[in-house]
Amino acid sequence: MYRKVKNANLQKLDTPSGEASSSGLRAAVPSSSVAGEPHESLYVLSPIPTILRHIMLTNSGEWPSWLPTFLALLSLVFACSLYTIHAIALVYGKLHLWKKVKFDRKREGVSIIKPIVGLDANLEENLKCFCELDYHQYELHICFQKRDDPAVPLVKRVLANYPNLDVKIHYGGEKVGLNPKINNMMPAYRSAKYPLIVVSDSGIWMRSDALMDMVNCMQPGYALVTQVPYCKNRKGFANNLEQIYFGTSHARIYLAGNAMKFVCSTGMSSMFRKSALDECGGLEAFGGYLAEDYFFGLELMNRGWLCDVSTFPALQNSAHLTVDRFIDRISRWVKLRIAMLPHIIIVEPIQDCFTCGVLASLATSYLFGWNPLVHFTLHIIYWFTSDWTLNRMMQNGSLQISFPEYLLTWVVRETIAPFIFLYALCNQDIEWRESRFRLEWGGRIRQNNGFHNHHNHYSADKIK
Ligand SMILES: CCCCCCCC/C=C\CCCCCCCC(=O)N[C@@H](CO)[C@H](O)/C=C/CCCCCCCCCCCCC
Ligand SMILES: O=c1ccn([C@@H]2O[C@H](COP(=O)(O)OP(=O)(O)O[C@H]3OC[C@@H](O)[C@H](O)[C@H]3O)[C@@H](O)[C@H]2O)c(=O)[nH]1
Repeated sequence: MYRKVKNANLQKLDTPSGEASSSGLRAAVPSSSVAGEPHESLYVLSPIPTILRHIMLTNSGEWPSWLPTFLALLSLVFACSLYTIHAIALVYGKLHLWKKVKFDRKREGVSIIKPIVGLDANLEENLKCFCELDYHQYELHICFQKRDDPAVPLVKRVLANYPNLDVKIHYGGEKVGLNPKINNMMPAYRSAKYPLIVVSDSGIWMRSDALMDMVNCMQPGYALVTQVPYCKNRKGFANNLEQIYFGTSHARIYLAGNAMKFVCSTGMSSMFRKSALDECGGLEAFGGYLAEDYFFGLELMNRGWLCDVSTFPALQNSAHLTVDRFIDRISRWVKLRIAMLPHIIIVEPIQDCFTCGVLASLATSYLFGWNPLVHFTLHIIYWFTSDWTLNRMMQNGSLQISFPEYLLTWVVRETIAPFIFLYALCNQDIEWRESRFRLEWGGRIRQNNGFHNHHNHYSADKIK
């Protein structure tokens, strides 16, 4: 008694007319056009594999002849988009990075928030440069999660050398959510006295004119200025690997994404207009997300605020980097991105040099009969040349390692990239410093275990 719907990917559901079903996916097919059927027929959508089979397979159950052509075209369009992204990043980088800083002593004051967890051999050097910034009006807020953090004595010793600096140390944070960095920064955010806020991670080193540079980018209508993540020169293979990752693959997407107004804000060195962030509910509104930096950008853009990239990159300078730590951090970021933007799971593994090269050369071989080895070789030459150029642009000059050493490290980085992605997929747990998390789809934190909260007893030391 039910109407058969040809090619509709619907399955029959034996439910009388008008009766509610608990199934979420259903479609009501009007039966009025079929003589002699008094019921309104209800159908449930089949699972996705059935739909795919219906769409893809011919009546005789074979793959349709157009499918390989379609996939080859798709791969080619994807590869060409990535070739274009290289070019956009290079042009945007050339126009935007490393501008000479113009000093304007009338600009507003800046409150710098520096969350610190644990001692790092480069912390002294990193902290000192924030005490010597060439800016006419700023305050520094140092935030420790624990009063007995091993870095406390060092920080106090360094700050004692700057008696005229406006600085405050906060301990214990304030629990507003599950993101420990947000919790740690909350007391500083609440007591910040200037209209511009800078969040600066403990591993960041800054040139003395870099703060003025960020302020210059904060024009009317803008609420967020980020520094493109890069690395200060440090010796050793792991450091070279990290510098090449941030100077090539990461910089490419970051610069092209910002040029095309995509949200890809990274918060390790970022400046906010406090009034705009307060409009979004303040820092605490983002305490439920682990990738708070991305959601800052998203929320501000949704409210019509503009975001810019400052002309100096963020110079990461934490000590003791190892290849394992590099892989753990990058795979943690992969997990953040997949949770926030699940569709990225399809493009991320094929947007690296070798995977994209294989796809592109198979595609042109199939479509135009080109020699895949020749295309693959040209692909590598184009990719490497633009990576090398972009990396030098990020560095603003010669790289610290020789060309052969660079080439070798670049090959290693590109080869391990898809494996880091797979490694990230293998374990959903996210470990970050002293905490472990799981994320829900959309990016909200679901607390897993081992999260020790030290944020109940806030106190502050005023040094001055
Ligand atoms: C046909 C076009 C293909 C476009 C391919 C783009 C694929 C993007 C794949 C990988 C993303 C690379 C990583 C970007 C940097 C993100 C670093 C990061 O994870 N940082 C986190 C920690 O600080 C942070 O929480 C997350 C920030 C935002 C992540 C959003 C990434 C999406 C970027 C999409 C930009 C597309 C640019 C297209 C330009 C035309
Ligand atoms: O539990 C924590 C973890 C980290 N932090 C602080 O957060 C900053 C960044 O920490 P790490 O260097 O370990 O981590 P990442 O460089 O990977 O962070 C990056 O990814 C996650 C984002 O939320 C950050 O904004 C971004 O900088 C540091 O200053 C650290 O002291 C805390 O205050 N509490």
